[in-house]
Amino acid sequence: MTAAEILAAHTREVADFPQPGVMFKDLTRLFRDPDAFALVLQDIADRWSGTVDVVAGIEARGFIIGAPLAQRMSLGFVPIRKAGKLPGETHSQTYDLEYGTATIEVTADAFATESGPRVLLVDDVLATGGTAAAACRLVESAGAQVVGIEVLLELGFLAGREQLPGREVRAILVD
Ligand SMILES: O=P(O)(O)OC[C@H]1O[C@H](OP(=O)(O)OP(=O)(O)O)[C@H](O)[C@@H]1O
Ligand SMILES: Nc1ncnc2[nH]cnc12
Repeated sequence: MTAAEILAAHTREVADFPQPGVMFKDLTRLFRDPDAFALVLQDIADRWSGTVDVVAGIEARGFIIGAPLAQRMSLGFVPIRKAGKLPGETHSQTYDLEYGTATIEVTADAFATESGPRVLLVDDVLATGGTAAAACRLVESAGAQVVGIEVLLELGFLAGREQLPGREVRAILVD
């Protein structure tokens, strides 16, 4: 089975969650299947290997994918957190997503160990693209360079890619 087939087989759709009108894509069945999850992580690692210096994941579901991916690629992991969770000096960005508004932050010196490191941004779902676009602005405000955005699932009908012009966006599965 391909990574896309595995992902499709492990996706559960939940209507009207977290609010009426949203068809929520629940990927927890993938995370609880170790062989399926490992195959998907390896697919991502193979795609970006040698082209990035660090993996950044967006709270919360981007952490589930980003941290084990970074380990698999022998790279460091930087958490992009929801507002108020990181101590010390931070950069922040506020944005709209499919079902609300949020602010994300990153530690000001998160990318300070190298000059302009190449960052792979990781999340589970690309919906309207608000989250990913804000994360790109955030990482670049902290002095790093976003070379790619990897998501497991892209909701094509929400046209999130249009918020990411010129960006290398890869989705394992487009719905
Ligand atoms: O493309 P967008 O419309 O911006 O939506 C995508 C974002 O929405 C979800 O996160 P959510 O904010 O629900 O947080 P969670 O990971 O903490 O559940 C998902 O994990 C993405 O980060
Ligand atoms: N429909 C959806 N399913 C899962 N995560 C999402 N994040 C934003 N929209 C989503």
